[in-house]
Amino acid sequence: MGIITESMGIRVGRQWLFRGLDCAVGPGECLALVGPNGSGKSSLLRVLYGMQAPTEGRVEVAGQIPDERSVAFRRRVSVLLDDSDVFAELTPEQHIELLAGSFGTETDGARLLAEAGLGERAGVAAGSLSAGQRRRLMLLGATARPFEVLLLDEPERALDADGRDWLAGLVRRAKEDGAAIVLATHHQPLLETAESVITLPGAE
Ligand SMILES: Nc1ncnc2c1ncn2[C@@H]1O[C@H](COP(=O)(O)OP(=O)(O)OP(=O)(O)O)[C@@H](O)[C@H]1O
Repeated sequence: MGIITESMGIRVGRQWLFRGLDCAVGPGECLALVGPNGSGKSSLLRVLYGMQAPTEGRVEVAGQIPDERSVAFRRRVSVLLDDSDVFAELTPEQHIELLAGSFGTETDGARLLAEAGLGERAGVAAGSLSAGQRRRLMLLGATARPFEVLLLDEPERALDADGRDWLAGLVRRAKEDGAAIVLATHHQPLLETAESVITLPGAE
C-alpha cells in the first residue's frame, strides 16, 4: 500500500517550502529526502505521519489519510522524528518488553540489544545513556515492532561509524520485510539504499 502524494505542497507563513510534490513509495521501496537545512524535510515527514495537514494536495499513507491520533494508523506506521525521545526512567530492556507487549510479538530483546551495541547498558535507565546510545535505542523502538511504513528523520544523527553500519542494516532488513520507507538523510550509504531521491530546493 505504501505512500502516495499528489500535487502536495506545504506553506509556512507566506513561504511555500515546496509545491507539486508527486511521489509513490511501494512496499519494499525506500525514498530518501535531501535538501538544505530548513527546506522542509521534517515538515514533509510530519505530514506523512499526520501531525499536520498539507497546505494543498493529497496524501495517503498505509491506505488512509495520515492521522497520528488514530491507533490503527500508528500500528501500521512507525516513526523516528526529530522530537522523538526515549522514556528516561525505563531501561533499554524495559523499552523492548513494552514494545513486545503492546504489539503482542515475540521479541528476542537480548539479541536485538546486543546487535544495537546496547548489551552492556541494557539494564540502566535510558536517561543516563549517551546521545548515540539513546539514538540506537530509539531506532530499536522504531524497528523492533511490526510496521508497513517507516518514517525516519536523519536517523544517523549522533551515531558513530559502527552505529551507522548497524542502521543501514536495519533499513535494508525493513525493505526486505516489505516496508515502504521514507527517510531524510545526509548519510551516503543510506542514500544508496533508496530507489528514489527527492531534493527539496530550500529558499531561492
Ligand atoms: N511550526 C512551525 N512554525 C513556523 N515555522 C515552521 C514550523 N515548522 C517548520 N517551520 C519552518 O519551516 C521550514 C522548514 O523546516 P523543516 O524543519 O521542515 O526543515 P528541514 O529540511 O527538516 O531542516 P533541517 O535540515 O534543519 O532539519 C523552516 O524554515 C522552519 O523554520
